[in-house]
Amino acid sequence: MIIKPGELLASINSPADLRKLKPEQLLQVSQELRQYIIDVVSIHGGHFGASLGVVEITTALHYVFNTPYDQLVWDVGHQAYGHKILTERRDVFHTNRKHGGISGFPKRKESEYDTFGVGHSSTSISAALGMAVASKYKGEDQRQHIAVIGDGAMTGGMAFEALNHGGVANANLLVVLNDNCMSIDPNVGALKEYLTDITTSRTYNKMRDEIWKILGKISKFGPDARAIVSKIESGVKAAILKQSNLFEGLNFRYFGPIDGHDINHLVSVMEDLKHIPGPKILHCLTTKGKGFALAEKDQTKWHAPGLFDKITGEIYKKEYDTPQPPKYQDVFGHTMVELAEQNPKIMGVTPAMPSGCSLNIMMKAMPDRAFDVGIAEQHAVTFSAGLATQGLVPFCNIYSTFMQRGYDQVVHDVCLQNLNVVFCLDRAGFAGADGPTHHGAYDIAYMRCIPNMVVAAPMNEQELRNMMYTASQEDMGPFTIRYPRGEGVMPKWRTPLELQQVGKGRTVQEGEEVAILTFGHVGNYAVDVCQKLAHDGITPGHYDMRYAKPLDAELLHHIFSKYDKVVTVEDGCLQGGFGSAVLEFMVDNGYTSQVKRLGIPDAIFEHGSQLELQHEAGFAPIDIENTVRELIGVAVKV
Ligand SMILES: Cc1ncc(C[n+]2csc(CCOP(=O)(O)OP(=O)(O)O)c2C)c(N)n1
Ligand SMILES: CC(=O)[C@@H](O)[C@H](O)COP(=O)(O)O
Ligand SMILES: [Mg+2]
Repeated sequence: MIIKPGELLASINSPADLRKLKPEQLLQVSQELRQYIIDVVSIHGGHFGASLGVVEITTALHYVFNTPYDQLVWDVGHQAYGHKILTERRDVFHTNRKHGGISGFPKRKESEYDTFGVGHSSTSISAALGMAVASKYKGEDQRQHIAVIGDGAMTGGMAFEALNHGGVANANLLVVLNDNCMSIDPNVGALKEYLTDITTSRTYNKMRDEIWKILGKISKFGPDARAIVSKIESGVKAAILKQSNLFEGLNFRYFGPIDGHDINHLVSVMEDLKHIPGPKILHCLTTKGKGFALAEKDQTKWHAPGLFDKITGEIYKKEYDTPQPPKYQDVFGHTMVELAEQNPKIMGVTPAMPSGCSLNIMMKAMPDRAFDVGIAEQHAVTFSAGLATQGLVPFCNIYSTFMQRGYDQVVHDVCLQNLNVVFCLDRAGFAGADGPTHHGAYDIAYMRCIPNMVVAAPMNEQELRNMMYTASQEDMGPFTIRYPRGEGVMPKWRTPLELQQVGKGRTVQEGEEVAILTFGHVGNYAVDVCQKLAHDGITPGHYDMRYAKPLDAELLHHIFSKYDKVVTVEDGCLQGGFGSAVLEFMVDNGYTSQVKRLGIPDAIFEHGSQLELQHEAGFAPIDIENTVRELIGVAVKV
């Protein structure tokens, strides 16, 4: 279906077109931009509330600043849909996040307006500062550099590292703080409270009122009195703010808070800011989901709602006649509560993904034992380490891709001290539509190489529960459990909790000629493949290895003694991953089987459905089947 933009929006292909309009036309542009986002996202999916919330900020920025010469950096980038539409991508916006389509995040190779590739949070100020310092070095004094960062992203440590540097770098940097009091879930922490506090700005407002009272009294001394007192006020403001405003204290000039939906005011303030050199911050108050009532009301649900009816607001859900398997994240969430009810030492930690990883179930049931610590992966890991030093057993749930942020903390704070922290890495493997910034490709490799770390992956819900139970036992040390985005395979998943032997795999079926060794959920692909191959009289063995570290040496000796053809399958990078571990075992033990490793090769995979990407990488079911056929010299299927 072709979605038509409004009349004015249809005439804007690039910001240059936008800048030809009169200021009084910008309200209409914003309205049409908002409507276009609603129209397209309702049919094609994607992030929703965040982009609606910055429609006016986006329009004003491209109107006032000379993009792409002036450099605009978005934080995370899930709110940049309006930016994409205004910057030459309106007519391909319906391909957003689809295989072969445009990316859901700003991406340098997609557009010159996308100055910096994003997806992970809290990078914008650092990147924009780097650009600003480069401009200064090159003598481009008039060039503007703008970072747009949300209040959630501002909770990330990197943002503060950048402010710390930006305050003394003497570079031309504007930070637009888009404060909607929301992360994906409600924003948390003292910074959030601080932002609310300066929004009400009691100290400054009180002082200003006092001054104007004095002004009233001394105005009889002549017409210049007002100007003089106004000057005094600026001085007092600077002094007060320096002491009471965090950003002023870091040498950023602070402006605001202003209404981030008042397009005309935004334009006039930004025009002024263009002429103020040095580091400055514009604090804008916005509403996530602005202009779509349901999204304003339930902002977490409408962060990325899936497809929906834009008139009724009904979010489409697939209907099934039979009970369906749960999402792995929900098995995690419910099992946490179950384990914590039995074991008072268990705690839950998430850096800003309570609804994404389902720790919100435990946060609701046991609020004093489960924590959302903000977008702060490094802190989440070391905070968990601290809990573990006191004999508690923290389960620190971090999406595989975001765990990359906390890697040094895993090595230095957890593994070197052999602390009992359980890392549950959700969204391991291909993330799907979010694309390369979000694929959980590297965790098997980066966790496997750290001494003391156990690396496990469940093939189904029961295994996830048992691994969590096993990992929670006394003195287990660092323990990683990785599982993918989406559903498992067991509609009846509330199985009794059983201890596993760490490092022990499971024989799914013995076979002949070829052995398929799987790690995690992709084992289910192998089950289907084996069933299909059986129709053609081909009977590979299948082993659900469960642990990439420690490996099941006994089982591997059996496999390499029996089969001279081995296929390994993992939803993770081939360099240093599970297949590499199996190869190491083979070589170290003098076996010489032919090994074919399937997984994510050494390349960047873009966005698409998980299955599309797995096929592109060569480990979808059909690829596993054909690998077995090739190995035994039987015709492959196309
Ligand atoms: C390092 C990292 N951790 C977690 C996320 C997941 N994430 C994406 S958007 C988001 C909330 C961002 O909040 P904010 O910056 O305030 O933007 P808003 O959605 O409110 O506009 C989170 C937690 C991420 N992208 N990067
Ligand atoms: C923008 C961002 O980082 C998150 O919104 C992410 O897209 C969430 O992914 P899930 O939908 O898998 O929770
Ligand atoms: Mg926010």
